[in-house]
Amino acid sequence: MTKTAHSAPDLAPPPTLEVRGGRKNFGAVHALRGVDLVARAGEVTALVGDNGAGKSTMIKCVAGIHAFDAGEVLFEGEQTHISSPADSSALGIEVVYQDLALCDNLDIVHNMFLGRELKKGFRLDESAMETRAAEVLASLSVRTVRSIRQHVASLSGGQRQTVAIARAVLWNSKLVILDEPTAALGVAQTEQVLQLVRRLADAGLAVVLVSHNMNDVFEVADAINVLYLGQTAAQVRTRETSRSEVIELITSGSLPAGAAAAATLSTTNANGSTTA
Ligand SMILES: Nc1ncnc2c1ncn2[C@@H]1O[C@H](COP(=O)(O)OP(=O)(O)OP(=O)(O)O)[C@@H](O)[C@H]1O
Repeated sequence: MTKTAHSAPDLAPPPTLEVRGGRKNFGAVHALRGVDLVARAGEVTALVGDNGAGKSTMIKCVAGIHAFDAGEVLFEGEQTHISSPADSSALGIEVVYQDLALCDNLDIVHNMFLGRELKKGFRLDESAMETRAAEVLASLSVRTVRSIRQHVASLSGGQRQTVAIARAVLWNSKLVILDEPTAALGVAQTEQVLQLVRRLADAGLAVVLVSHNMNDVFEVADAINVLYLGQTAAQVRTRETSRSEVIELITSGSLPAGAAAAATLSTTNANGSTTA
């Protein structure tokens, strides 16, 4: 990972993460053809787009699983290059994937520290891990789990999602990316997870929420980034747009001339030209 100072001074703090013109090819497949993403501390940024629009590829590039072929990545205003998951973690980026990667046969504490266990000499430091896990769950106002020594196999879908999110924030992360966190959940559990997503942002983290669900997006996101065929169709403030406009952007990559969102923050059409 290399970092160089970014010159432009600004009164507002720089975004936690900024991707400019990210490109990624898989052989002849142009998965990303110029994507932008801005994720700010204290905000939830929804990343939306139709199947195949490039959302997973984008988050895998940010997570260091793939590397962008071209484009710029700035982290807290400094240009950086993420070429491995270790680079991404070192910056404070954590991704919660849909499969959650939890081990059913382990309890909540061991899942939260999976692969990064605290040790005292050659032994696991159970009490330090338990204390820290309890602190993180309490800081996120998680009251839905009965005991942190409960095996993950016995948890509901919402509780499992909660454990995976708590694990992501355990490591002083600055940016948490959530891939469809409510996809498999019922109404009540979806609500609990969305409240947790909001609390992450309210605690000062930058949160990127990948979602197909417009109810979730409009309930919890401050900003919406729409991908269309591997390009950024628009980056809009949620309060300045509507569901119908976002759905239009998702399905066609642009808005009809004169539509209100044309005046919103930095809208880029699918052909790559940008209007302020
Ligand atoms: N490893 C890969 N090899 C080849 N093509 C890939 C690879 N990963 C993704 N693609 C292609 O890149 C494009 C974007 O895919 P991606 O999975 O990023 O979209 P998505 O927006 O996450 O879709 P979905 O909502 O269905 O998950 C698609 O055309 C996909 O087939």
